[in-house]
Amino acid sequence: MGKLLTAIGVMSGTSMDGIDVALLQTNGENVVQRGPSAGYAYDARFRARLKQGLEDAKSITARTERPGTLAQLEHDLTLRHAEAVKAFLHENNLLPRNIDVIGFHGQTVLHRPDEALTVQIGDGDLLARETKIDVVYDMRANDMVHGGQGAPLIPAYHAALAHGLSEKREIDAPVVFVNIGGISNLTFVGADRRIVAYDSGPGNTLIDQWVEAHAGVPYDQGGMIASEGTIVPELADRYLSHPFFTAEKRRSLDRNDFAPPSGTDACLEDGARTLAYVTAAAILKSAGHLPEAAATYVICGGGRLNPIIMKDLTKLADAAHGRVLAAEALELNGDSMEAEAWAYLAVRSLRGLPLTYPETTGVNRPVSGGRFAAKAADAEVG
Ligand SMILES: Nc1ncnc2c1ncn2[C@@H]1O[C@H](COP(=O)(O)OP(=O)(O)OP(=O)(O)O)[C@@H](O)[C@H]1O
Ligand SMILES: CC(=O)N[C@H]1[C@@H]2OC[C@@H](O2)[C@@H](O)[C@@H]1O[C@H](C)C(=O)O
Repeated sequence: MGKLLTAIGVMSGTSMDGIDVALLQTNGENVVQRGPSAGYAYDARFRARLKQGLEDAKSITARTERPGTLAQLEHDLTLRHAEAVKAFLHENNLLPRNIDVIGFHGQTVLHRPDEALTVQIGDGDLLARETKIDVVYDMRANDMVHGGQGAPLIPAYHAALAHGLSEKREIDAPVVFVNIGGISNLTFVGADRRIVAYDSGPGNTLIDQWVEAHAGVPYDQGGMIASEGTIVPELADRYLSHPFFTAEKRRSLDRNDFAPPSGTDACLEDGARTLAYVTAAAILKSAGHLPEAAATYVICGGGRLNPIIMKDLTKLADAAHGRVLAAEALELNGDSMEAEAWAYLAVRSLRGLPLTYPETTGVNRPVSGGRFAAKAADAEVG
């Protein structure tokens, strides 16, 4: 058994709502001891800067380019991550020397798997200097070099969690972990521990964009707006008939792959209700490409906090005899799972273990990845 390391994962996802931080002790294999976690929300001004960053990134043709506001944004985003790590250490009475490594996702500003181009801004060296902790970052790039989609990367961690749950006999296999973030993705873990994973559709992004444009709020808290509306079938069909769902090959998604409805498509409430249904139906539609139907769906990510999405998911899964559980029902943490995964992947990277597999990203063989940034030599004082 590999040595247990203490790792912190930091994640800024496609919803661009803030930085999730989580602590994990792991050998990068089957031992996973979850520690504390926290979320540090971005203010509205910084979210606006991130959105501008996505616009500026559209002209990128090589992953090192930082046009427009991106160079400054990368610097400031990294400093915000450093502040989040420092606050997290302080809140949990930890010192930098207690942490072996940080797994740093950065912010995806462009993802074009068809062109083998994925860009996560985030300066690993700066984060290592600021926090006085070694950093592993840029974990998607090597997968793409070897023919993979560069996403999703969380499946290796889902598999480790599923192993822990099956040891405790807590769930019926096959289990499918579903992450409903800005985009949704799923990981199938079979009874024989086979894993198959891919992005499954738009998650919360369309809902967020819709309610922001028409109600001036960043998201539909508790599905309150959707609960006042009814599904507009033509609008739902328009999304669900997208070639993404029927394509022979599974493809990873960029935040901009699905556009929000226009103001004339529905009223505020019906739009929110329809998009919540689309989120749930997209997951089940994509799950149709899995090797077997799921016995258990474990739902993670912010979308599980929208009861309308959960109600639709439960109904659709029930029709195929699948049980839907929020991560918390299994004593997992649906908010911090991605940050935990980046901690886990950082340890795997240090140990040279694969991060991705042919059946998770389409990579041509299992590959490791990530770049290493060492803390300064004089940082041991911590
Ligand atoms: N209480 C809530 N009620 C309804 N929706 C919520 C609630 N809390 C969060 N969400 C939704 O979840 C989103 C954030 O989810 P999450 O943090 O999992 O996304 P992410 O990690 O940024 O995305 P990704 O997994 O695609 O990288 C918010 O933008 C919002 O739409
Ligand atoms: C390119 C990129 O950042 N993709 C994200 C996004 O958000 C969800 C989905 O699309 C997933 O593919 C991925 O994140 C998760 C954490 C992953 O890589 O597993």
